[in-house]
Amino acid sequence: MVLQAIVYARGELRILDQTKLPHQEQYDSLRSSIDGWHAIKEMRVRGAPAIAIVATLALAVELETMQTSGKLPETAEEVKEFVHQKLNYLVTSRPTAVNLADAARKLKKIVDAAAAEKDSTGEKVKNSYILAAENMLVDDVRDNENIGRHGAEWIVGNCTSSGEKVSVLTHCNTGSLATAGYGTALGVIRSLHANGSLERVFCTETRPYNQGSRLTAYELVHDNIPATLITDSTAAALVQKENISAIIVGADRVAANGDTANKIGTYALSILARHHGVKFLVAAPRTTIDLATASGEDITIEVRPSEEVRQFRGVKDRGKGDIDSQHWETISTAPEGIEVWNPSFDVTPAELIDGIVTEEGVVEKGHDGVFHLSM
Ligand SMILES: CSC[C@@H](O)[C@@H](O)C(=O)COP(=O)(O)O
Repeated sequence: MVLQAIVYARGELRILDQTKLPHQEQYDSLRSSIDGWHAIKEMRVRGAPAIAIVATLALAVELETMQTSGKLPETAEEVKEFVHQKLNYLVTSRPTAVNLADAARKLKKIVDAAAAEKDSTGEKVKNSYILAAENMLVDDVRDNENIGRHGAEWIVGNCTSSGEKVSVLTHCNTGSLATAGYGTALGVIRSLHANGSLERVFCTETRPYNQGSRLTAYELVHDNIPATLITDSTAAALVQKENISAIIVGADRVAANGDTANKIGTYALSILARHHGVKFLVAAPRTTIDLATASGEDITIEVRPSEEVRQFRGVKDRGKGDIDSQHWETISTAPEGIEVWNPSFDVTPAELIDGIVTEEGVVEKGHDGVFHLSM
């Protein structure tokens, strides 16, 4: 069965609550942009593409509900203003990933055009928004499948000799849970596995939020992909001892020069890859490339609460029965008085990246040693 983290039908949106994985598979209904904002802020949904899709679809559900309950304004101008205001609000949920800001910009243009049409009405503007948001959901899965194909071909062509199977290392969660489906870096790994080219994937635990141990490991077990979980601090020893062909990660924002913001720990992995002559790939849809941001220095890095580092959350008495809220426990692992610095992302300089995999292919640096990214 395909893992579906976002379940959408016109007027209805449900998300798999990722804070409860891998122990509980609980879907939450999102009925409004406020619900969407909270789901993102609380990390019930996370991952750059999934954040954009859930936020924009939550607003689509709100608009549809307004229509059915007779609360949708009649004039095109009022609905346009409402959509702008809600999109501006949704974009404040998390600052680093660019996909939501990019989607909001595109959707504003669409509702502006719909509102400017002769005979436009509030309902027509609403419909233009909903259709465009629904298309983004469909496009993301298709783009991820293409990212997977291009990335897998590049790895087989550039990191192996005589068709041997590859082992790769990945970080954080970039799979079906982080996107509309299939995944970016994890999409490449899915594609390697589907082609019979994957020996094994190693995934990092990804402290402090454990996207690797809780979410990536869950997806890999779900799909029966040969996989081994390691702690973050095991990565260097792994690359030193095992035959790792490539390290492949996702991205929250790729600046115009190729500098890439991604989950904290990505930069360390890129240095590790360079030291050992292992290829380092970033996989992301073109919506993650932000040409308006010149370099990594201009990317805002989200700093998350200190509790995520001082505490650990899990279930006790896993047993065989169903897990409910009573099984969850938060354990303190550090003294109360300690100060914490918990940046959620870091920036990998373009210099350390060998290729950026998008739905259109793999971009490598030119002869001048720099990435030439365009839209
Ligand atoms: C396809 S997801 C790409 C990135 O968003 C992913 O690598 C990542 O860093 C996610 O961070 P998160 O804090 O879990 O939202």
